[in-house]
Amino acid sequence: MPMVVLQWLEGHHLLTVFLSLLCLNAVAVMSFLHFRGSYFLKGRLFPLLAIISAVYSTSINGHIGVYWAYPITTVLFFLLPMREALTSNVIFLLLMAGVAFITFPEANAWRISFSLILTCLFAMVFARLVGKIQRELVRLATTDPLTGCLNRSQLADLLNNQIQLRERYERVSSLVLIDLDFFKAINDQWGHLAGDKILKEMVARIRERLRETDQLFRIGGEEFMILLPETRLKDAEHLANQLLLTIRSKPFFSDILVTASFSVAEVCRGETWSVWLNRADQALYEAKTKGRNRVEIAPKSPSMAPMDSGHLPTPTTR
Ligand SMILES: Nc1nc2c(ncn2[C@@H]2O[C@H](COP(=O)(O)OP(=O)(O)OP(=O)(O)O)[C@@H](O)[C@H]2O)c(=O)[nH]1
Repeated sequence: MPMVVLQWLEGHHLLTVFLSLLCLNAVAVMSFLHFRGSYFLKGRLFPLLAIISAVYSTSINGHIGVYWAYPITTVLFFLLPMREALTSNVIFLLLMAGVAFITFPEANAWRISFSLILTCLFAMVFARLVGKIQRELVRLATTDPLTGCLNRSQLADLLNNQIQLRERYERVSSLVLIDLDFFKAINDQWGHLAGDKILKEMVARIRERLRETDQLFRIGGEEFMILLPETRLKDAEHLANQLLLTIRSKPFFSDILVTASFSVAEVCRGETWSVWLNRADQALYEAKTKGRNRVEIAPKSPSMAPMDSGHLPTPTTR
């Protein structure tokens, strides 16, 4: 904003307009982010105005305009997707080089162009590194390091998504809980490392049977959950029975026979994710108490309307 006043006082009215638009855009971005949580131009107006202002300022103010080119070339990589940032930077650097050769002695124009290219390259490498580290952090925070399954961090959100689909569009999904039987005894007999290997191999066997859209979570030491979107109870039960066979039919390395208990629960209208998961948990407990190595179906809670009851859904406002 001080620049707006300064340029106005110096009689650079067109530049004053560009800088004023930059300020207004900043206010719009902050307001949208504060009140709506997103900005419809997704950071695109700022680079455009900044590029125009810096190029025009260089052409009328000389080296004073050049000073702004360095932060702009850097910030483009943090505001725009990589391809757009690169394209905008190429256009920006070409414009700046053109203006520099018209405005400054040739030696200085070369210096400005090369230093801008170097700044752009460093900013690109830095932005890529930051992006890579960010992706890795997200991966570490959301997956289990031993098995590569999702951990509990996103469990509530992903179950809630399925509940929303159930409530709004009558889309039905199911979940399967899996708990290895007598895993403590396996650890005691064969050692913890063998236990770890069994967990990994079991996950590999489960994954072979899953669809791309299914999500496998490790929700406890030897307890896993599979979220099956668009899957009815009957189909989820069929899958659970197949997984039961997959685990128990072939011994794990060194001839270790392992069995697992399963429970299956289809989401009911009106229930929360924790009630849904709790029903599955109760059924898993049943499977354990009835002798393990079996699949137990979670009964629909009496207050919840089942999907196949023939009733029309009541629209909800959630
Ligand atoms: N190797 C290994 N063992 C684990 C891991 N996480 C938990 N465990 C073990 O899993 C065992 C679970 O024991 P329990 O909860 O008694 O269950 P269980 O022996 O399978 O008995 P049931 O579930 O009743 O059939 C414990 O011994 C834990 O130490 C892990 O990451 N690796």
